[in-house]
Amino acid sequence: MTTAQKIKDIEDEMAKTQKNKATEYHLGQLKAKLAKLRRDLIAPPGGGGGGPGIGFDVARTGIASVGFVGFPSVGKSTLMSKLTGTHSEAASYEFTTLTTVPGTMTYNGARLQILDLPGIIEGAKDGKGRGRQVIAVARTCNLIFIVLDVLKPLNDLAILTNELEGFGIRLNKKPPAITVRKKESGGVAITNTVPLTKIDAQEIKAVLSEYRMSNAAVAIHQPDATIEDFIDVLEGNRVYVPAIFVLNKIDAISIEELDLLYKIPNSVPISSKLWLNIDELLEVMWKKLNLVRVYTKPRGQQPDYSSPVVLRRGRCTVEDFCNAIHKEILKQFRNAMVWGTSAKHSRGQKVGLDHVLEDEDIICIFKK
Ligand SMILES: Nc1nc2c(ncn2[C@@H]2O[C@H](COP(=O)(O)OP(=O)(O)OP(=O)(O)O)[C@@H](O)[C@H]2O)c(=O)[nH]1
Ligand SMILES: [K+]
Ligand SMILES: [Mg+2]
Repeated sequence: MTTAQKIKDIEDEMAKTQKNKATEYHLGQLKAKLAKLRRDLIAPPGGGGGGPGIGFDVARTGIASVGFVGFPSVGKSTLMSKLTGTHSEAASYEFTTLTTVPGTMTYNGARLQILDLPGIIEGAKDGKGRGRQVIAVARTCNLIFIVLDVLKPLNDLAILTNELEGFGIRLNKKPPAITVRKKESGGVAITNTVPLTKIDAQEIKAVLSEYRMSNAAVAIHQPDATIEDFIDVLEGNRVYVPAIFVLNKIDAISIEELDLLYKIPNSVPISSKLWLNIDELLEVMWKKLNLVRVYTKPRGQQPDYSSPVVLRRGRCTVEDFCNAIHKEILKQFRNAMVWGTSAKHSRGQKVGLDHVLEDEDIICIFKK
């Protein structure tokens, strides 16, 4: 039996099993089995499957990358061509785009890589079409645009989210606040700092036994944690990627219909053909990318606001800043003066290499 068939069998059994106290343990086992099978699809033991290497080979450039995922003919290539000036064939027939087409754009001084991807369909994660390759690329992006046809956004969004989830991608989510520590003995101990509303001790034990962990300390700090969150922590290969739901082709609907669409969280309605509401899309993109611009101020001069050094959140210390300019700077570094959000005082703060910078800070480096 292939992995895909085994997955299907378990999904069928889960669909047949009603959730109640008596079936919780069994359902927990099934969910854990499913996660383990999916792991093989994401990164098969022999390699060559879903991990690095299966995606399309694209040279990565820029400080961050944005991947376009969607059903065929929703307008991904039209949007990407106009944003970047790089031609990616757009046409009215499905599967016009057959490989990753990279382009670049500069926004707020940051060079971004935009990856136009082939359309995917339901079943993509299990090997339909080029779906697995597409999703493997999406896994490596800093932001995903889920491009949707405005005429049927919600159903398509549910399908696409499910496809990406099956590949270990979590959209607009934080890693679960759950820890699991293996022990030598003592069985399973569960502690929680929040009420457990969606997860149950029986389920947790069932999952742990599937993972052959009969002795473990589990600590749950996340309100509304689910068994899926728990499995995510055990699997450990999940990626947490921000996403924007781009509702394209608003030129085809009425203003009243448009008002309703604004209620979908994380969504931005646009028309890539008529170039409507692209400004809002780019503003939301910028927020989601969560980048840090740092302006350089040469000693005794005004800061240079025209070309910021752009860093990624979590890698934006003064040391990261120096490395982004030139490796040699570190050797001569004495200290730095910083103005802006990260500085303690409005008149600026003298800092060392480990100081964490904030967006739009100004920095002046002093050399030895
Ligand atoms: N009305 C309308 N049509 C659009 C819009 N954007 C794209 N289209 C049309 O939709 C069709 C598909 O556009 P593409 O850009 O090729 O779509 P795609 O998502 O890249 O398609 P695949 O590569 O096949 O997956 C083309 O005929 C476009 O002209 C839009 O904003 N409004
Ligand atoms: K198309
Ligand atoms: Mg295309």
